[in-house]
Amino acid sequence: MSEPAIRVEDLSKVFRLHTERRSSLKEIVVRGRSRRAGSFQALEGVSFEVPRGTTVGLIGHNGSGKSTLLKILAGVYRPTSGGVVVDGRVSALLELGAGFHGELTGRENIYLNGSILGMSRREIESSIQEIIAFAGIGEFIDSPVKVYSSGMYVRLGFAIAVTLDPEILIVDEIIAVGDEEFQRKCFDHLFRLRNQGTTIVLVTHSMGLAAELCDTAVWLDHGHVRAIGPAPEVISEYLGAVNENEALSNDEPGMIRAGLDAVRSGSGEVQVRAVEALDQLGRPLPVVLTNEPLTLRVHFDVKVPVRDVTIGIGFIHENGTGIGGSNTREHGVPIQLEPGVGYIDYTTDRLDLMPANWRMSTAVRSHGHVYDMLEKAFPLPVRSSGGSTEGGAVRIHGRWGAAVQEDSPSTAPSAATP
Ligand SMILES: Nc1ncnc2c1ncn2[C@@H]1O[C@H](COP(=O)(O)OP(=O)(O)OP(=O)(O)O)[C@@H](O)[C@H]1O
Repeated sequence: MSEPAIRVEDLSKVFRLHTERRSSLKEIVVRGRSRRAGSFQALEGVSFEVPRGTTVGLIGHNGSGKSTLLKILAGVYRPTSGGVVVDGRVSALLELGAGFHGELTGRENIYLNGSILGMSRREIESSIQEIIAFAGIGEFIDSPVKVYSSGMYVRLGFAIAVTLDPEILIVDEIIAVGDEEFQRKCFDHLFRLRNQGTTIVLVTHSMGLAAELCDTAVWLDHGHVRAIGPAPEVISEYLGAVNENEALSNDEPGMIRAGLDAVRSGSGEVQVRAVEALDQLGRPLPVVLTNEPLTLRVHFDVKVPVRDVTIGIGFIHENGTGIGGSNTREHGVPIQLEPGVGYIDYTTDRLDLMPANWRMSTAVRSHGHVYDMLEKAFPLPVRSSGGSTEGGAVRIHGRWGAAVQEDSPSTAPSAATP
């Protein structure tokens, strides 16, 4: 078996936090006389290997040490203790603008980066048109990079990092800054490099991307490796812990109240008080999971008797698009209400909303008259228990048949697995 491309052994990183003197009275009042000097352990006892030609995803909560680890792999930071062996030509795309010289033009920065990677001028010249085309920033390529927008920085940085033929590519979440089309181009390129045998280490908060792209995942938790292994398994373990934490931080599990910014309209004889999320046994659901059974219990107050009432719920995706909804009239459920409090359940055996921070609207009406309307008022975070590779806002129902190969010549080489 070949030597691993990267070996990390018992790695630790401690940052020194320096005392900052406050000079103005305002600063002293706001922040205190000085910040205490101290240290912060960003990584502790981290060990793992990256076999050559594999793709590894670093996942974990904000501040868990992912970027610090990447910077150590890229040689930007030195470890406090432990060791890192990176065997191969490394190209890294770290934080915005890292590795660029602000006064130099994009074109000059390509030469600078190439020479840092140990390439000859001729080698760089043979790639430069490809880099410029990939970056797609037009005439800005001859402007100093200090005038670039963040998207332009990322475009040029990614183009340089992937085109200069790295053996090991290190990429921080940063490509998320680019626009949708550029992101797709980046991901396509990452796939191509992966299939060509480039070793890739990437940090991502997108579990879908990690599941799709990575062979293995390393889950960092407060600077320690919490789990390491095949990406789908580590991702679902990580998501399980994230969901559990979210559940624990909810002091009224399952109960969804209208946000403080909610705008209520209607004549008010009936008003929705809250929506409760329940599982199939009627127990409060602290975390709503896609693809799982869900009952939404709409609690309401009734002030006077009302007849022929229609109650409805609408679902709005976090991008603002109203995706769909349901109401009692369409389902032929007659509702007559007397003064007091009550509830009505809306149940689905399998929630088809994909993971996102959804919002719900509720409406209570009768023959066009609005008693109560709360638009986009109720937050409904939908989470996943695994990194799904299916995108979009809702699940589309359908079945796939088995793959059928027609006219396959017997002499054809067998298909390579990606
Ligand atoms: N130069 C530095 N000096 C002091 N502390 C630092 C420095 N760089 C990072 N840290 C701290 O180390 C911890 C890990 O940071 P790091 O950026 O590696 O986390 P991360 O997992 O990449 O987070 P995110 O997902 O938010 O990008 C954080 O608490 C951060 O504040």
